[in-house]
Amino acid sequence: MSKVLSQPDAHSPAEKASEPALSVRGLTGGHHGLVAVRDVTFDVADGEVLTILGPNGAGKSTTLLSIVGVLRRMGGEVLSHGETLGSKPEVNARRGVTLVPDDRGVFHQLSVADNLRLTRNSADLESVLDDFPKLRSLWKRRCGLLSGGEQQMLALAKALLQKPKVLLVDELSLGLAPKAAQELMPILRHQADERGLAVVLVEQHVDLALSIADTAAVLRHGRIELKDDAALLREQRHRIEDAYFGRQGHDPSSH
Ligand SMILES: Nc1ncnc2c1ncn2[C@@H]1O[C@H](COP(=O)(O)OP(=O)(O)OP(=O)(O)O)[C@@H](O)[C@H]1O
Repeated sequence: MSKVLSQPDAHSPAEKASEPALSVRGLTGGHHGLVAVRDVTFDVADGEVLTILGPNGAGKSTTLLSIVGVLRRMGGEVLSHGETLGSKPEVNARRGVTLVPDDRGVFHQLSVADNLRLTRNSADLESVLDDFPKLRSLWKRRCGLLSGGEQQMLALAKALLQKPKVLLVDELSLGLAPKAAQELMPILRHQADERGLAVVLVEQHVDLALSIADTAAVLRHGRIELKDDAALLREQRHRIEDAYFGRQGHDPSSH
């Protein structure tokens, strides 16, 4: 019997690992048949933090919801490490792509402990709590009684318990005092650096987002107006403002 030589697998684990953690290609999405984001394309590598900025109504949340499948995509595709993501958020979460929505997705009637116990655990609870020591002291408190910052900690802890490879966070700083947002933001950076987590952070707080991001994109009228290195954009803040207002001078070809 002739020996069958195995062909190199185009999707071998090693090659998949070299694919972007998240690849969004030509994404078009919206609400009730109305397009809100069009032809959105970007990649996020393992360990990279991308922040998506932009004016109110630009389509930032719609982009995140379309990536995970909460909103049905109207066009384009989304891949994680080379594997196409389908339209079921719970399946995508099991495959490592998890969204922290802007309403935080926590159960207000339940205690901190029960919120965490209800989460499908694949990570060690103790190690996740090490990042949020305050949650230990709030263990039995009903979630509805927590402050905004404490709820956001709980939302992040719940998401990290699922051991995601890609974490999408919709407005971490929403409703938080600046100090609370400043305390939470570095946790995302830490997860990216230590665990190789790929992060997509939608933010209104531009300076805070740029302080932890590797890359920043500005979405305007549902399109990526600008995308560049975050450190560079920290020094060239005017380019972000130009992109917010659709003024000439930015470089949309850089994405
Ligand atoms: N449930 C919905 N039904 C209909 N239209 C919606 C719905 N949610 C959002 N939209 C519209 O889709 C567009 C994009 O909204 P989206 O919430 O994605 O923007 P955003 O950039 O996240 O805004 P913000 O910064 O204010 O949260 C807006 O024109 C908005 O009015």
